[in-house]
Amino acid sequence: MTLKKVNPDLEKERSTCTFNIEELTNLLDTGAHCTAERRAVEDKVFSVKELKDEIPDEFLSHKERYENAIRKSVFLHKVLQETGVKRGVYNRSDKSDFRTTYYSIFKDGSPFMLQYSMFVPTILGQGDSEQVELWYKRALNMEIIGTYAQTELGHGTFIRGLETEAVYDEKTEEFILNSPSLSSYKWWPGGLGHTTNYCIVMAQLKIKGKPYGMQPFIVQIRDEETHMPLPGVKVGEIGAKLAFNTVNNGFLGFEHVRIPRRHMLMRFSQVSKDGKFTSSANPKLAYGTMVMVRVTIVNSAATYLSRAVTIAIRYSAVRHQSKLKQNEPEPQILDYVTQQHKLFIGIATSHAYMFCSYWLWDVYVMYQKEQNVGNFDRLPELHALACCLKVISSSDCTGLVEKCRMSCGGHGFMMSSNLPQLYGISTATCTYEGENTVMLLQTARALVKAWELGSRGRPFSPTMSYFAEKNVPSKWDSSLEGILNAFQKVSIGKLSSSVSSLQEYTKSGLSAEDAWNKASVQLIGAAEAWGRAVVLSIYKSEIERYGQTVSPALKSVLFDLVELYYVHLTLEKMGDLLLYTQLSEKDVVSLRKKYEDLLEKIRPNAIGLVDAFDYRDEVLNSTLGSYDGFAYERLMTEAMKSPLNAEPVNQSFHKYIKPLMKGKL
Ligand SMILES: CCCCCCCCCCCCCCCCCCCCC/C=C/C(=O)SCCNC(=O)CCNC(=O)[C@H](O)C(C)(C)COP(=O)(O)OP(=O)(O)OC[C@H]1O[C@@H](n2cnc3c(N)ncnc32)[C@H](O)[C@@H]1OP(=O)(O)O
Ligand SMILES: Cc1cc2nc3c(=O)[nH]c(=O)nc-3n(C[C@H](O)[C@H](O)[C@H](O)COP(=O)(O)OP(=O)(O)OC[C@H]3O[C@@H](n4cnc5c(N)ncnc54)[C@H](O)[C@@H]3O)c2cc1C
Repeated sequence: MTLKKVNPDLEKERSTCTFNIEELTNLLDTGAHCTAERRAVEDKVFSVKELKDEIPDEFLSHKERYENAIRKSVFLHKVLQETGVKRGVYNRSDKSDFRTTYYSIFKDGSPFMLQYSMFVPTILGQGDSEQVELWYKRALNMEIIGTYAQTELGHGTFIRGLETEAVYDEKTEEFILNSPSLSSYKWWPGGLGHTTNYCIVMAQLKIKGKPYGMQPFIVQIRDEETHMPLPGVKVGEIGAKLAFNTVNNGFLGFEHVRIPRRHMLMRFSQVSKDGKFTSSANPKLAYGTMVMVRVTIVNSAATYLSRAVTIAIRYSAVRHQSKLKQNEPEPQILDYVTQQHKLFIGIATSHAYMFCSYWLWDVYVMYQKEQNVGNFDRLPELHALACCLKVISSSDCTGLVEKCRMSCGGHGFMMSSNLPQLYGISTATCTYEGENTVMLLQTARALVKAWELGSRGRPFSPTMSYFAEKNVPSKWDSSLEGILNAFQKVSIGKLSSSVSSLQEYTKSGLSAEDAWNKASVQLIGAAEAWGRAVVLSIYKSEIERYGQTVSPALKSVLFDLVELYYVHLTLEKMGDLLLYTQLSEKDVVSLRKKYEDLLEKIRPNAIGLVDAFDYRDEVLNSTLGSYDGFAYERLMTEAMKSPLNAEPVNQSFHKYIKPLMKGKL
């Protein structure tokens, strides 16, 4: 069978695009030079034959998958080192990075992930200059491979409840690490099982019997030559999971393991030789790596979604099913408006969180600069933003990734579509780095505090400044500005009513803690509403800013998506808006019409918009989403890779089925 170069359906779709795809790619990459650099890295990475899988991962055993992931991680590290890639995690001079390229080599994650994403960043963020000099170089050269070991069997969320101890022994100038119970065993760290030989251990510091809270320690757990666990170290893998099965998440226990005093990372808090503890300027600085990772999750969530929506929209353009009009051929499923409703919001949401992630990264960098000169004023706002945006980006994007999978019907259920794996790694972001409900409650804590201080005349931080506005009813306004104001009213309304409930509960005799718990469903609603107002505001202002520099054709499409995002959210959150604003049934009717018009307007650009994400086939790793659109041919080719198809009759027929058929079992 000779194939055309591109499925005619996709050819037709590409001919209707109204904007310059390359221009949008450059914008999403944060600059043409970033696109060029990313493509150069991809050219190099995807030309390495050792990084290709001969047998799909799904057909390997757990052990083989791990060994394959290690083999590829090593080759990939070498290639990235040769191409000079250090950014992405350590030296981000701009916002684009190579995570997506990196991830695409592993459908289910790399056992080195935590080395790059948390081990090295913790050394850089929590070590003093001498410690950074020593450990960073060793880690960069992969002389040591590490992870971030914080969560324990008994506690993940409640860090103050962690049990692993680091007791200072002044005589030997060492810390003694100990796991006093089963529940104190570290549980979850990526790569910990059989990959890493060092790790950052978050442990309760004790000096002369007195506790000094959680501190980070760098601990060797395996011999650098033999890789055998060191004496007193109990380490292994935690087993199969919903996703990340090649990440080698592990458990770890200590039986009185001694480490030198200087293995406590001492940028913020110090322990002197004679056991004197010097506290950091702010005890929450020890949680700094988590803040950084939460900030980066917003971008990860957006990229998981952009990959899923690229697959689903390309497939929807080549898939024909049912009839729209009886006398016409079966239409592309993308012509069904319900399909557009499922998918176009995925493009807009991905843009919204991508542009927000760039903005949030700038806020984070600015805060780091202030922190370096001892100014911690913005820490509560940064903490609230990192928590809340991590939550809504991860939950929205995961929900939409799953929607993409379902929108592909049965074929979306195939592992070879890569949609199930994308769902798996995406849904993990709702749990790791702070479980989402808990993170919303942290956000609410900051909001309630700001609200109470504000009512006593203290100024609000920039993302809360609208709290100061009087909540006077005004006529509904369906412009972008009007919708943004409406969502800010929802945010104010939910927060003020949560605060009133807290006050009523305490007045009725409940303790502050019980009142908080009783009102917590309202509180997470208020936190989410604030996050929504932030995202709406930042997405719009960033597109207004970029709109000044891009071509009119691109500007118009970018605003179609912003409008779609705004109107979609308005219709989704209609209940809240009816409660807190002047939205009427008539407004809803006209918004529905506007939404339907926007779907129609975006339709000719759907393929152009997903092409602009610029995911090579190797990155998408999907039978359904390839650039050429030959989904059925790829599904069949991949099916033929199943080991069961290597022989016409499986031996189990002779062993079991035939005896059953013959009544001889
Ligand atoms: C050379 C070649 C190089 C090659 C390079 C290759 C490049 C490319 C490769 C890249 C590939 C990598 C891909 C990476 C992808 C990313 C994958 C990431 C993987 C991550 C895996 C997951 C890891 C983890 O999950 S680690 C564990 C995370 N754990 C948590 O998040 C725990 C959650 N719990 C908490 O955070 C806390 O306990 C909390 C906040 C719930 C409560 O804490 P508390 O101590 O009890 O505090 P509380 O009393 O409630 O509040 C006190 C006070 O403090 C404030 N607070 C709390 N936290 C913070 C904070 N972090 N910062 C600031 N302030 C904080 C809180 O608000 C209170 O304030 P007040 O109200 O004022 O008192
Ligand atoms: C794929 C993956 C990778 C991970 N990698 C790492 C790693 O590399 N290093 C590491 O240290 N950890 C890692 N973790 C652990 C992760 O950080 C924790 O699982 C996460 O922080 C949630 O904590 P938990 O498991 O204790 O959940 P729990 O806190 O037990 O949550 C269970 C339920 O209790 C609720 N709950 C808990 N506390 C409260 C509260 N105060 N108020 C209201 N509800 C509450 C939660 O909302 C949730 O519904 C990883 C986890 C996953 C899934």
